[in-house]
Amino acid sequence: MGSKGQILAALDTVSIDQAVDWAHRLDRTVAGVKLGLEFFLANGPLGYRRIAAVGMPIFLDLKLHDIPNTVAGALRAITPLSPSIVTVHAAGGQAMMQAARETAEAEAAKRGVKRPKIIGVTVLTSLDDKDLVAVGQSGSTSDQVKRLATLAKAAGLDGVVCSPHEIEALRKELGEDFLLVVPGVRPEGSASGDQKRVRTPGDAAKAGADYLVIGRPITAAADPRDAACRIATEIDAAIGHAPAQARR
Ligand SMILES: O=C(O)c1cc(=O)[nH]c(=O)n1[C@@H]1O[C@H](COP(=O)(O)O)[C@@H](O)[C@H]1O
Repeated sequence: MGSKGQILAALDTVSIDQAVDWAHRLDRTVAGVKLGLEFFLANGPLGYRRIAAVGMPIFLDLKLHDIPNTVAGALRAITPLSPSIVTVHAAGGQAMMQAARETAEAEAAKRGVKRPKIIGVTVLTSLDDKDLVAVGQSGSTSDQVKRLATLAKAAGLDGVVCSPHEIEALRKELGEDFLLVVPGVRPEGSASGDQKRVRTPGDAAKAGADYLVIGRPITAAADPRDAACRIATEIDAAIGHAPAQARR
């Protein structure tokens, strides 16, 4: 996967047929697809392989959050699937994140597959400052995102998931090579739903996101491919790139 501001389409469904259909429609329009808890819990590695057969990079978003030994075991289980990106919760702590990174490295070498990039989920984009207070955390979402992202970098992770609101600050603080994967992206006029910290695709790309994770604005559209193309055009206009299709 490559240049900044590209789309990872979240295929949030329990249906393998639906996910395969979306993946075929979106092939060559997006940088990759994301399979998350809904799809993976329903369909497991078998379902994963059906989507992988379409040939696009896969972001396996399981948001692992457990003791280091258990997370290491989970990484041993999923690294052979060869996902491009895997998520762990940064709030699981430095030892857990280190265990994830080291296990992925060791397992990938043992299996002769490419190591997945391990990224830390900071503060979910469905949460705002008030929600953090309610779960006993003082300080703002932006402070907490910065704290967790700094910890993720110290643990050797490849990057983090953050909202579009924190991109500029994290870029400045953590550098150009630290991956910023950004959900909470809504084209002008589309419903936010449960997302609270949102910006448009153009604004998120311009701010310096590496990847934009976009689900419902694409998958709930009458024509998902057309919706993804429109978003790609908006991103390209914002960052001054050639259209995504022309880059492939
Ligand atoms: O890790 C993620 O991908 C993630 C983190 C986060 O803080 N917020 C968030 O929305 N996501 C995922 O990004 C996708 C966003 O989907 P839509 O809200 O439909 O665009 C979902 O699959 C979420 O699971």
